[in-house]
Amino acid sequence: MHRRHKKSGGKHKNRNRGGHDTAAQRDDDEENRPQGEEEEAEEQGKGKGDADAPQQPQFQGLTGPVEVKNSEIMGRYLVASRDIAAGEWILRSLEPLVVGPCQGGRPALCLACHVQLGLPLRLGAHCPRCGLPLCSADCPGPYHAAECALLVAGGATPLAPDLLDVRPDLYNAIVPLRCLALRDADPEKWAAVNQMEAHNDVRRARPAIWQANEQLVVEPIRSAWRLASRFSADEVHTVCGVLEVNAFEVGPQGCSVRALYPAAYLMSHDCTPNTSHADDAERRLSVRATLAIPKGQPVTLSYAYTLQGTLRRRQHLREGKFFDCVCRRCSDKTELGTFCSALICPKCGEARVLPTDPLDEASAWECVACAQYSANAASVDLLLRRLGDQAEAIDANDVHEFEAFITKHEKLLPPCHYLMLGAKHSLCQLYGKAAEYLISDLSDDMLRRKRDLCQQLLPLIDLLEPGLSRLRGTILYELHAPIMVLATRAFETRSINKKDLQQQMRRVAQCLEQAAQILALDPEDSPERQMADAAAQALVQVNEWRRQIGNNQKC
Ligand SMILES: C[S@@+](CC[C@H](N)C(=O)[O-])C[C@H]1O[C@@H](n2cnc3c(N)ncnc32)[C@H](O)[C@@H]1O
Repeated sequence: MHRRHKKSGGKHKNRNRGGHDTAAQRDDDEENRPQGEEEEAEEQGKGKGDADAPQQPQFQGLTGPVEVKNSEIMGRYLVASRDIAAGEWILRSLEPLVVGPCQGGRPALCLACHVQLGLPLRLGAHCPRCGLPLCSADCPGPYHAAECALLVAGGATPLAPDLLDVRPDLYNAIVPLRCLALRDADPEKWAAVNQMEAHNDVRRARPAIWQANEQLVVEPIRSAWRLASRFSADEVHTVCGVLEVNAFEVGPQGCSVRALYPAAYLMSHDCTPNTSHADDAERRLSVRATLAIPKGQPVTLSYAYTLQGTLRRRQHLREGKFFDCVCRRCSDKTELGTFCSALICPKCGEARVLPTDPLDEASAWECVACAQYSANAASVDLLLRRLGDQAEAIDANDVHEFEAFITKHEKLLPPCHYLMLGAKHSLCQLYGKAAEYLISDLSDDMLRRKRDLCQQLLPLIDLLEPGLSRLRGTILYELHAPIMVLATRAFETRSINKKDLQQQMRRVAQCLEQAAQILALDPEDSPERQMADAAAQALVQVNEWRRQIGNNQKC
């Protein structure tokens, strides 16, 4: 699974947050420059006649080939300050401002080192000072000290040792508390957090969000943990907003950790992003270009899953990031020619049932092939929710269930549908890795299935996450193995000749070379980097075989 970015940034005034379009995104640079510079100067404390005032760096961590622009619609965003090459680092090893468990995160984590804890928590260890769960009472992990000091100072400690077991919802309050602790403990970091957008006005008008935060964060911090005299309800709500809009999901898969970073939060969203980001073992974040970015163009990332359809992505962005995306992909009913939201028409059988206006969630869906079929928006939404829930419920390691999902819905969803792509993406990794599906155990049919899944995904990924994207790198890596094993098996049984074998091995080498190139850009301790190392080693071996079978031409 590629990671979802959660986040947003900075305190801007009078900003129209109704949406943006890519033209506006570019044009407003010129129109708004004077205003942007004024705002920026104000935020730095510059331009107020105090020449001796210490000049804060405007944005911490902003050292790469980027600069900040302002737009009426998007607020601040990053653009390339010079031409940036694909693969080039844009932001490097940014230290997190704050790190901690995800909202509603599962499983439970040690609050000092973030290792996963078994459940129930009452079997585990607890901090001897405040009572919150740790993996061992003296865990030396760096993350817990700040909230521990606050809780002890508040006087509500030690908490009942099974508190988070009884009320796991209190995990929601940990990162907000860590943010609030910065106010006194680290004013520089606190200033950086305070630069970030919280969208309080929009969030206050949405009772589901505001009340949930009131109950899960404001009340525990101010009442249960007796910190009402230290932090106002507004302050707590603001850090909740900052986290909702700006936090990145980080850590190894399944670890449920989120973090705020300086500078990186300024990247605007695009459903076809031109960067990729990754964090290392210390949760430092780096951002690199996946495509060449010409000087002056926005440097973007996707706040949503790219393997989701427009309807779902836009809902996620509206509900969680508080804007209406009108990017190139969202505005195009075919989603850049991928047709990844299209449904199969029950009248003509073509996969051409599309929203009449993809930017209007209430617009009807119609078959653009036969014009004989239409469905109302609500029924399509319901159908996609139902099928999406079924896909979500599949055990992540269950090959059979993913295959069954694809077979069950193939009359409704075309092979390119995003729900099919999600299932295929899981399958192309599981064949060759899951128990009972190790690569050497796979039948030729299964190997062909893995190969075909990868080959179906790649052209679509080239449109949705083009360039040196991690998704592309991992699929290329997955693709090399079935081609290689099928070719060697076929050569051994003399079903193919030497020339065919050479051709297949050339393809294998190409996949490995590209996969290694892309994945080597990830941090040293990441699974992707391990995959890159494996690809590089395999490439040496494959090139040696190619030399032995008489083709030493480099791919
Ligand atoms: C992580 S922040 C990005 C930095 C933010 N613009 C700022 O000035 O602090 C995310 C917020 O930026 C705005 N934004 C980002 N990308 C956008 C886009 N493509 N269209 C409209 N607004 C966008 C939205 O207000 C969103 O909630």
